[in-house]
Amino acid sequence: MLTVENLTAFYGESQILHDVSLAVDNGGRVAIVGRNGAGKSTLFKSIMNAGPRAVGKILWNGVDLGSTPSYKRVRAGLALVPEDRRIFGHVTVLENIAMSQYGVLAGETPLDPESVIQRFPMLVPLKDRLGGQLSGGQQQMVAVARAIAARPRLMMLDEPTEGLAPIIIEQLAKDVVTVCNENEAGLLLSEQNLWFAKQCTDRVYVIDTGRIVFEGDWATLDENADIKQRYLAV
Ligand SMILES: Nc1ncnc2c1ncn2[C@@H]1O[C@H](COP(=O)(O)OP(=O)(O)OP(=O)(O)O)[C@@H](O)[C@H]1O
Repeated sequence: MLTVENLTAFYGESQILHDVSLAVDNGGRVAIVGRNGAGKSTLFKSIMNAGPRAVGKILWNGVDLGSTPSYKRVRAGLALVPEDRRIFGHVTVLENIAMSQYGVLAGETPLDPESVIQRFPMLVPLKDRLGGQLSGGQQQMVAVARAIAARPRLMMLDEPTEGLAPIIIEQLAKDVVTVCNENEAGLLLSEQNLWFAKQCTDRVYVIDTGRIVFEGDWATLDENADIKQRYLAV
């Protein structure tokens, strides 16, 4: 279980997150939604100790991660797919997925890249193509496949639908839910696309200017027109 308690985060002197608290149960699927610049990426990077200066508690299965470096957080079962995906352009799709061996949960072996590819129908005909020759949507699929191949206990996806066509977004929603279920991985998803977030998760936090302004299930958010209008309308 991931528990974030009273997290504040800074870039230099600028405070970006203010007293953020949230929880994701083992195998739970939770969304963080909010506008551009609300602090979603800063939150994810803080959870991974990958950039911002964070103050507060981040507990993973009850253990305070303190100053644990990013690579050890990965090996403890946390996987972040960042907004820019970080696909290796000069190696193939299959080789990109095989890189998961470097981030595998301690004591486990990674999933076989060939079998992971079968879970992502769009990638099957592309497995020998170079990463640099993929579309944005295809790269996003590879990034998710690479993350899940490392057998994380919690997969964190930072705005995976950004720039993707509606048909790809639909396919990605199906694939994300399937692979999380099959691998008993939890999901922490940052999104601006409410439709996608709703397909993939059960609970939702709304973040605005670095503060959590709503937490609950989707039905409760849907009943709350004021919150939606104030913090999520574009
Ligand atoms: N490296 C950085 N140095 C200084 N300020 C930063 C840095 N990265 C982000 N910020 C600022 O932190 C704030 C939150 O940005 P963040 O990227 O966390 O938001 P976000 O919700 O992920 O937005 P988006 O949906 O646009 O990606 C913004 O005001 C942004 O300008």
